[in-house]
Amino acid sequence: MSTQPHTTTPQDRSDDEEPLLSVDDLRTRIRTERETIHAVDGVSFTVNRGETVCLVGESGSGKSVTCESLTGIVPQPPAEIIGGTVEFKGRNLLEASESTLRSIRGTEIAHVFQNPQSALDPVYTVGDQLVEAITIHEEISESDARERASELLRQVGIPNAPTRIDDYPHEFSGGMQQRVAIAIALAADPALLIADEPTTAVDVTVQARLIELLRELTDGGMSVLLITHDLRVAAALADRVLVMFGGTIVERGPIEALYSQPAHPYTRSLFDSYDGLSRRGDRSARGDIPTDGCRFRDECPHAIDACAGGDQPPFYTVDDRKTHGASCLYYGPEHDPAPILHDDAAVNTLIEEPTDD
Ligand SMILES: Nc1ncnc2c1ncn2[C@@H]1O[C@H](COP(=O)(O)OP(=O)(O)OP(=O)(O)O)[C@@H](O)[C@H]1O
Ligand code: NI
Repeated sequence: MSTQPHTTTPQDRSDDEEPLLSVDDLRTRIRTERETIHAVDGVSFTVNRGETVCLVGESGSGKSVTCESLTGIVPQPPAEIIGGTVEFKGRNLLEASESTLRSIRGTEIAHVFQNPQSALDPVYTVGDQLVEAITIHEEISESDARERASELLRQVGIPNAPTRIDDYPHEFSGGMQQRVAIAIALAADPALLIADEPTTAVDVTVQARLIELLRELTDGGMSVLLITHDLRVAAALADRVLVMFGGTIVERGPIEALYSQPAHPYTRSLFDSYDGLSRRGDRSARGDIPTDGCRFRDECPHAIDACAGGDQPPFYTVDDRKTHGASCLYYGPEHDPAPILHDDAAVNTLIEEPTDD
């Protein structure tokens, strides 16, 4: 591949590795009585083995619908996946049957949600639920499965795991319920964990512990696709970051590059408005987002006529770093990004000092 400046970067991965997940031009629309929402409008990205990729962006940008489209859990209707490919271990999930998808969801791709209750059945003990999740993919005796269930609970940091295994979900606190939900997700030893705001519904101390847990898990070699509002959570966990706006990815790159030099004007505004809390941007307070060209142009202080119309701008390399790309004409051959980059944004402080490792 060319490493010339100003060339597009059609693939955001190194050339020597086959990605675990490869999403190309994914499009999901949502029909409501009033309108058709272009929730995911041409999204492409990859997740490599052992890698943690974070999807960031304001509320309503399409993060959840993107992730829920991958394994078909997005409710259809009102949603409809109208195009693209989702290649996982060499097969296109968008063409897979519902029963195939169901078995992939139980074993190879696990989901964790903001609200752990959605993953827990109130009428069964957590041990029963873990044993069920374990035996889905493994021929294993009941007693061995219970042994492994207790080991999983210990692994996610539940104290007194061997006794707590017989408790019901409501006997755990919210943070502990999320740990149990993560344990269930891990039970089948999935290749990919998709976690949608897993640390949002809990208080700050619990959040820090869950981040620690997720970090341990990602260090263990599992691939993770993590949705978060919180730029600090992304900084703590991500190898690579995808920034979403208006159903499109507007910038992507390794965490260090993207955080030290956010390139797309939307990314810069996202970082500028970050207030240290995982606050939700209020999209509904603003106008409609365009559905062609650069979706951010109406709010962009640097927008030019060429930003309107057609497909979203191609990904151009930022600073000749092949893996850091911005979908913004200013990074193309005919423009100079200097005015954007000179807009000051206090962003470096978001990278956390490494604590223990
Ligand atoms: N079931 C639904 N019915 C109608 N519109 C929906 C539905 N689900 C999602 N949408 C719309 O699709 C768009 C993308 O939503 P999505 O949930 O993916 O955003 P998000 O980036 O995950 O936001 P948040 O950070 O608030 O979770 C939004 O405009 C949202 O209102
Ligand atoms: Ni969401």
